[in-house]
Amino acid sequence: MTDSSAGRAAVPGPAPAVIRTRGLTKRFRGGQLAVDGLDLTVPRGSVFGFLGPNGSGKTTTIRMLMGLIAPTSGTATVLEAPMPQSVTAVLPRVGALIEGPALYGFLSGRDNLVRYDSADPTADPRTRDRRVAEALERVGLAAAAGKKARAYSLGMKQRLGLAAALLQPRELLVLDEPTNGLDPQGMREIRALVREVAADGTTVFLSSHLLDEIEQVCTHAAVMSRGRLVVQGTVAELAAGARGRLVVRTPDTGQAARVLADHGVADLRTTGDRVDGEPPADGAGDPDGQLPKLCAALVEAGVRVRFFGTERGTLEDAFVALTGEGFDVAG
Ligand SMILES: Nc1ncnc2c1ncn2[C@@H]1O[C@H](COP(=O)(O)OP(=O)(O)OP(=O)(O)O)[C@@H](O)[C@H]1O
Repeated sequence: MTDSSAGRAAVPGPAPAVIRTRGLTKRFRGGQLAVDGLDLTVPRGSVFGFLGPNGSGKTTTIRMLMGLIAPTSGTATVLEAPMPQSVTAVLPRVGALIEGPALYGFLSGRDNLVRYDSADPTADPRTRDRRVAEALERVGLAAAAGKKARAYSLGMKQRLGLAAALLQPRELLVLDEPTNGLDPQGMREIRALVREVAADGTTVFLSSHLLDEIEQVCTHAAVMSRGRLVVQGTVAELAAGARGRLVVRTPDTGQAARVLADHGVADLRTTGDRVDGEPPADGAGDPDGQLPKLCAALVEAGVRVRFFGTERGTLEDAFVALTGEGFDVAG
């Protein structure tokens, strides 16, 4: 038998980062420290959620990444080129939708895209009509292309903005709060589009203050709080970091809570026939390790156990645990 791996690199290198910042900091005149020492790494091919409450520094970071404002200190590279120094080389490779699209209400959706395309010196005018038609098709606006943009709903305007960002094939798409202000249907449409764009191989970096949005569309996320990065990683890792809670359903809630407290369960809460709390980790640090013992202790004490189990932590639990802040989940 021959070794089929002979001659190949044994260890693949890490996937190159599409966005990387080191110590990125922005202090506005007047003293406001909007972004404070940010170290962000966005892997190629990810759908990266940039999450944080209003005012946590997301837009300021995006504006620095796109070369719209200069950092006070620290560095940012986008597509492996330093920003803002490489802005003219980098921006044609990036589609961006920041703070809502700039549209002319008196022009049709199609003519708005023609204007965007004409403003791009790298776009060949001979193939313009085809590019515009394809972009309209892609965001589901082909049928409404002749309507004036002022007659568009907010969701349609946002989709037109995305069409403008996608006139050219892009390596990176940057979206600042792309579903802000949209109704649930509009939000679903934008999320579906983000998934399609990502499936085509474009890295997507999107900011949001909606946790469920991040859980639904993102592979990776970073959490910001008051200008600082709290945590970053895959969405699965972040959610796993939130410890599951032990849940017991029983008519004997008082007795159950006493037994659980005696066995080290912390933060006990009782609601109706439900008692929940944080189980103690076993000697090996496994939070599930003590569960059989706890269940046995309840039964032994005569508690009528109707349900015993743990609830998986969500990204929201992780966020609250990390920052001590609540979250505007409904938007
Ligand atoms: N041009 C500016 N001059 C002074 N302070 C600013 C400026 N722009 C933003 N800030 C402040 O910097 C902080 C971060 O704002 P930023 O807009 O980056 O947050 P955000 O997370 O994007 O929030 P939002 O979702 O509300 O846009 C806020 O306290 C804001 O008031």
